[in-house]
Order: sequence, then structure tokens, then C-alpha cells
Amino acid sequence: MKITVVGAGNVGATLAQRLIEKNFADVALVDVVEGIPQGKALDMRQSANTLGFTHKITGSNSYDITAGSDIVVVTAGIARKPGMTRDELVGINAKILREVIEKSLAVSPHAIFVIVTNPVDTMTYLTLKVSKLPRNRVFGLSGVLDGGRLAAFIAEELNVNASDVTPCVMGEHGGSMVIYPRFTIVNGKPLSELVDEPKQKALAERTVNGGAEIVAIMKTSSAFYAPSASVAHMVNAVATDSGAMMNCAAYLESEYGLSDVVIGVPVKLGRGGIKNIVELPLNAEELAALKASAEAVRKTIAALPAQ
Ligand SMILES: NC(=O)C1=CN([C@@H]2O[C@H](COP(=O)(O)OP(=O)(O)OC[C@H]3O[C@@H](n4cnc5c(N)ncnc54)[C@H](O)[C@@H]3O)[C@@H](O)[C@H]2O)C=CC1
Ligand SMILES: O=C([O-])CC(=O)C(=O)O
Repeated sequence: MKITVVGAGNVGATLAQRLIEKNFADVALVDVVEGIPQGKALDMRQSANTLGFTHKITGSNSYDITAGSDIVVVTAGIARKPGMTRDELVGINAKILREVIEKSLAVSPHAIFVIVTNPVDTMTYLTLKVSKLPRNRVFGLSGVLDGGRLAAFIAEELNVNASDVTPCVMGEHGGSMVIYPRFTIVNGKPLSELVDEPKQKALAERTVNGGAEIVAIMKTSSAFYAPSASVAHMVNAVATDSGAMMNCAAYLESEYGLSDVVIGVPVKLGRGGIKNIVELPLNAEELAALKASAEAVRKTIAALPAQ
């Protein structure tokens, strides 16, 4: 297998490291900054003897090295600074995305695209429109990361392991994100039965603000350890054709009564990308929250620059 990571910054380089250390695919790392992808790839290659991986990792400013990739992960773009929303990145990152998708697709016409760049729901939508690929081959990072955050906060609150939690976070990777306590399972029981409503709300609020919390603490960077781990988890499901269900930013065609919009929903991932979208039996209130979230994404989609 061959995996390309575009953007050799915090998320991209950490992801490339996670992938090469798993030793199941060659990794190509691309960035516009001269020397950075080359240097980071060279540095990682020099850990092969100690770590024992045998696949190749290369870095370049040219897409030549990415040719024939099975999966392209796009992390290229600008990260937000304290006080900014992800939506404020839409103009600048849309320009970057268009270039990255066109150049990647030209040399890897059969690739699956995993989008990380923010605002991720809108960037995933843009990728679908620019590439004209079928929707199973384009999806974005959202619910795996947001669910991982919810699991971490639940673990602290209930004194359980994060791995005891099967989280359910859907909708926009942004302010209208929806946390579903009925579908978040802790050691076999729904969160809605384990903590009272004020506590559920507090956990949800911290999850919605999970990215901003880290930006506010670090000031010069947004999160990248949990994001890169989340993407590696998604890539692994594709590479192993596992069929594992996880919440990703996906294009809807009537699922949940929504169409022509990208939001986070449960999907099953395998070798061809999205195998199918899973429709949870949401009640009227839960569905209304998801629809409101889709409306929020539509507003950002409407703000996409024409070119
Ligand atoms: N969807 C999600 O859950 C998450 C999304 N993100 C987003 O991912 C993006 C990257 O975040 P970081 O890695 O922390 O930022 P970063 O600033 O550390 O890295 C971004 C890299 O993209 C490169 N780049 C810029 N324009 C490019 C182009 N045209 N072609 C190739 N490379 C280009 C930059 O040179 C830089 O190395 C941001 O938009 C951030 O908001 C980050 C974490 C989670
Ligand atoms: O907060 C940000 O800007 C980066 C991101 O999407 C996250 O960490 O969830």
C-alpha cells in the first residue's frame, strides 16, 4: 500500500510517523515549504533501524513521489489561532485544498481522500465537488476525534478507562456538533443512564470546545496528537478492510433526511472507503439537532470562494 500525507506540519508529520511505525504501507510526505517534508522524512527513515520498520518514507515539495497512492490524507492548510473559529479559515484553506486535490488526483486517480483541513465538513464537500469522485472515496476527520475527546472526559468523570467508552458525536466539527448520550455507551450502559442531565451537558460542552480548549492553552498551535491518532485509526480501517464503524464527515444523499451536505455520521470503513452510512434511530429532538448542525455547515459551504 501507499499512503500520501499532504501537509508536513503538526498533524501531517505526526500522522506520517504513526503510519510508518505501523509498517503496513509506504508513506509519501508533501509540503510547500522547501526542505521540511524532505528533512522530516529523512529523520524518520533514520529511526527504521531502531524501530524495525521496513516500508519507505519519502518527502518532497513535488507530487511526483505521491504517484499511485491508495490513500491521500490532506492536512495542508492554516490552523486557527486563539479566539478564531474554524469557519474563519474557509477562504484561505479552500484555495489550498483546490490545488492539493487537483495535484494529488492527477497522479493518484484511484485514491481515497481523507480530509483533515478545517473547516473539515466544508473542505470535504469542496473536495467532492472539485474531484467529482464518488462519495465513498472522500470523507473527513471529525467524530473519531470528537468522540475520543468525549471518551477522555467521561473517563475522568466516571473513573473508567477511555477504552471502556463507545462515544457518539455527530454533526459539524464545530460549534453545532451534536453529542448523543443515549448512543454513548460506557461498559454496556448509555451515558444518559449514568449521569444526570447537567453533567451530560457539561461533558457535551467541553467536547464541543475541545479543539478551542487546546488552542487556548497552546496559543501557537492547535491539537495534533489526538487528531493524528484518529486519522491513523480511520486509515487503518480502510487498509485492513475492517468494516469498522466510526463517525466521519460524509456526504449525505437522503440519510437522516439530509442531502447535498457533509456532516459527521456513523460510517463503516473498508478498502473502497465508505462501505455504508449507518442511520441511528434518532428521536425527534436528536434528529432536529442534527438537522440544525447541517444548516450550520450549509452556511459555511455558502461562504466558499467561487475559485
Ligand atoms: N478535522 C480535524 O479534526 C482537525 C483539523 N485540523 C486542521 O488541519 C490543518 C493542519 O493543522 P496543523 O498540522 O496543526 O497545521 P500546521 O500549520 O502545523 O501544518 C500545516 C502544513 O500545511 C502546509 N501547507 C500549506 N499550504 C500548503 C499547500 N498548498 N500544499 C501543501 N502543504 C501546504 C504548511 O506548510 C504546513 O506545514 C488545519 O487546517 C487544522 O485546523 C487539525 C486538527 C484536527
Ligand atoms: O481546533 C482546531 O482548530 C483543530 C481541530 O479541528 C481540533 O483540534 O478539533
